Amino acid sequence: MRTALSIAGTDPSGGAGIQADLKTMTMNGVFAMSAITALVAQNTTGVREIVEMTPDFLGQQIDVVFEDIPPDAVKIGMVASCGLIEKIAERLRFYQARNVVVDPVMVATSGYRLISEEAVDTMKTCLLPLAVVVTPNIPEAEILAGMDIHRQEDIEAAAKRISEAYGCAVLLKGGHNINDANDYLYAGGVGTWFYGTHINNPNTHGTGCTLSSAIAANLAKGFDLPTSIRRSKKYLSGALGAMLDLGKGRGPMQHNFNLTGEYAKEAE
Ligand SMILES: Nc1ncnc2c1ncn2[C@@H]1O[C@H](COP(=O)(O)OP(=O)(O)OP(=O)(O)O)[C@@H](O)[C@H]1O
Ligand SMILES: Cc1ncc(COP(=O)(O)O)c(N)n1
Repeated sequence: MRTALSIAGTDPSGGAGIQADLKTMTMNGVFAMSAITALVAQNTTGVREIVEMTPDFLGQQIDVVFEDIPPDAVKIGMVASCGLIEKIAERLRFYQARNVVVDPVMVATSGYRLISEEAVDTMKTCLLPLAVVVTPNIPEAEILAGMDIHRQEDIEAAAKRISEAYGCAVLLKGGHNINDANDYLYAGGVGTWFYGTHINNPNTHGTGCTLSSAIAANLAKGFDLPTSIRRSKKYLSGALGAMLDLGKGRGPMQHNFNLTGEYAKEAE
């Protein structure tokens, strides 16, 4: 069985972070493992408090996984501070980790900041060059590219700029756009739009975590990047389209939705 590791923060209410990653990887047919960067007291209404792991203990979590069950792909989510980012980069370089997907988590949907300002620079210089693909949403891409994004041309320019600066493919997610679910991939000098149908469901807590974990799982299974993205967008539409309605805020998605057609065959 193929394997994937999520390095991210937690969500006790199960919608985002490590919890979403493990559900997504499992449902996408790989063996899911985790290394926790921070314990986050959060639910569908927002983030209450964060307790960060020490870099040394995070390094030990990564070591025990790689020494025993080397992952076929690694997804990196919330990493709040420079020391943790540097530790991840150092360990992943040491193990020559493959299929690294970086979701540059900066601010929760609720508005709570999940990364320090200094750490954004460390993320740019240490983590992005290790990624096969980085998956910013529009506000994150504005910070990584150092430009405002208003129109489709801005999305294309920002993805190209980030890709060229850090030598990784960039999937710029349009979920924050008003009425579509179109994402733009810039990889190896070529730009491609991935079109999606906007699902009218306000319960989008953890969409970014889910998409990046599904991409990592599909890369682990040997699909190429564009195929992994297409399959992951389909998975996300299924999870969002199941219309689960839990919690008092922006609720989580349903991962054990009915898998149909090609996906069901693959997930067996
Ligand atoms: N309402 C929706 N209907 C269909 N697809 C959506 C919807 N909202 C987001 N998506 C898709 O979900 C994926 C994640 O995009 P989004 O921009 O929401 O990420 P994000 O902001 O990082 O997520 P998060 O809320 O976890 O921070 C993208 O593929 C996007 O197109
Ligand atoms: C541990 C962790 N990682 C990522 C997110 C972003 O997800 P969202 O923007 O949907 O709140 C989060 N809230 N918590």
